[in-house]
Amino acid sequence: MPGPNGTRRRPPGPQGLPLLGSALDFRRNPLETFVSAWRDHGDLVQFRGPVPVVLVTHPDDLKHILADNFDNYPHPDDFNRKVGVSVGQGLVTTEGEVWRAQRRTVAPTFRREPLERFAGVMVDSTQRMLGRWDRIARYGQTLDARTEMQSLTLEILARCLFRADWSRDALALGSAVATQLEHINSKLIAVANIPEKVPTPRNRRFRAARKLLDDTVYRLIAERRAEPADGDAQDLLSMLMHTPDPETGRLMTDEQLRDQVMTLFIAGHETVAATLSWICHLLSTRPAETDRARAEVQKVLGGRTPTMEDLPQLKYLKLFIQEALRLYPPLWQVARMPLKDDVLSGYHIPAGSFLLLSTYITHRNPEFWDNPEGFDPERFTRERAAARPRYAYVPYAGGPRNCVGMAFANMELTIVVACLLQRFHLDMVPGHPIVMQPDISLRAKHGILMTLRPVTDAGARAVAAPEVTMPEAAPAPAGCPVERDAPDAADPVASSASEPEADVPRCPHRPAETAGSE
Ligand code: HEM
Repeated sequence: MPGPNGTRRRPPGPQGLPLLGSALDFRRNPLETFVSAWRDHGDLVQFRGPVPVVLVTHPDDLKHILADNFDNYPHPDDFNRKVGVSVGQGLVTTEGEVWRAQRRTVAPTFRREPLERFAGVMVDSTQRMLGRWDRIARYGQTLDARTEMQSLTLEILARCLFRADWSRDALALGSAVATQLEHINSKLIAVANIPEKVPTPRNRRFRAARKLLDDTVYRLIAERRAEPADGDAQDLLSMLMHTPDPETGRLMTDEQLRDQVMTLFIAGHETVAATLSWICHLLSTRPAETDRARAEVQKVLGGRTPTMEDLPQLKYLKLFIQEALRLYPPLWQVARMPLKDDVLSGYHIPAGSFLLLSTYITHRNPEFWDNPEGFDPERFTRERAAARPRYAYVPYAGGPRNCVGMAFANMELTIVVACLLQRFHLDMVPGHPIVMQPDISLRAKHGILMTLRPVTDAGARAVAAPEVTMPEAAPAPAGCPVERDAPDAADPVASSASEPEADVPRCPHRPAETAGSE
């Protein structure tokens, strides 16, 4: 398809090395490579190399790809194949009608009402972690927020998926899930693709981990099948098992259930863990905003643990979390590949182009965000959110294929952070380097080392909690096959954070602050 006025202009981009293009830069640090190319060339950048990549960052282009022209933009086959080795044919790795049918079946389970039953599990697991933290605080020891949050989110997800049965095999399964994630990550960035059947040490570890997970998940599926469908103690697995496709009435087979469970583990564990560990970093480095969030938690909860009913009252905490997700979107890039030629930002994009949509850069575009590197939760108040285009903020992507676990994630983030604020002040270990590592998710390369101080009632009440106005709910995007999957519409924490569309001029490519590290 020609561009405007019949042109077939290709996007600008760095020349790179002969044959290799920017491949070595990508291997060194893909995030820094993106940011520097965006500063030099603008919102749409073409990288040369063995796999030519187009970087997409402008909200208009994101809206076009994720929502308006959604059917033309599946995940690249290569992505689905590499991730599918672990998770099979689940929600993340399928396309077209197969994906649509799965989404219809899985999405209802992840709406607010069915999820309410898991609030207690989230509180309970968090309190158990904080009980351990009491001892760490008492002895003045150091903890790594990244590993703590990985264990916590894995436990919460496993308990929600399988009830208490997880504890039988927790240690071995936790490490098997970590091995799967590591394998997916290394496959996605590898230059050469060594098939899993080749017995390299990494492949052997991967296959052993996959077998352990398969055996366990299939055993749990068999146990659930033997229970009555309307049992009281429903977990996500039994909910998925008994939810028919609303169009065909079909239920999932064991293999489909296994793939869905593995997909949820991979998509729903590391993302929340990474966000929580960045939030711990912010709680220790942004005292004014942290004090305000803590004061609100004290005012709303008065020392009780949070319930579902409390969450909409934690308005400032919601803004705090939204701002954390802006600065540190765990899925900092999202891959797509057009089926047909298209035009983005006036440039010709041939079918089969490998597109990477960088939420990290979109969230720092100075055209939409004042002082983009600054931490300012009040950017998400109703008035300020209304002045931005909806697709300037996409931590959960957008359109029909947005994050199906968004409501679960927001609920978990709010509960964990509220409990944490009630009990501890976090202090960064002086001199510990905080460096972003752009793997499959955006992690802290050296972890986030902190010490703890217990909160005393007097200290917590010293700061008043001012009122916050929240954004209005936005309607679901056009063409969305799922009733309530507009970004944040399924958010149990408050009405919604979706911003209405605004007519904002194109970005003049003003430079942002450094991206690769802090
Ligand atoms: C802070 C936490 C989270 C963030 C920022 C996040 C972000 C995202 C993003 C950006 C996508 C779109 C990816 C793409 O199109 O390639 C996505 C998809 C998905 N997420 Fe999340 N996610 C989070 C937590 C969760 C949780 C807790 C679950 C489940 C328990 C989950 C399950 C999924 C699934 C299954 C998909 C695929 C949806 C589809 O293709 O229809 N996510 N997520």
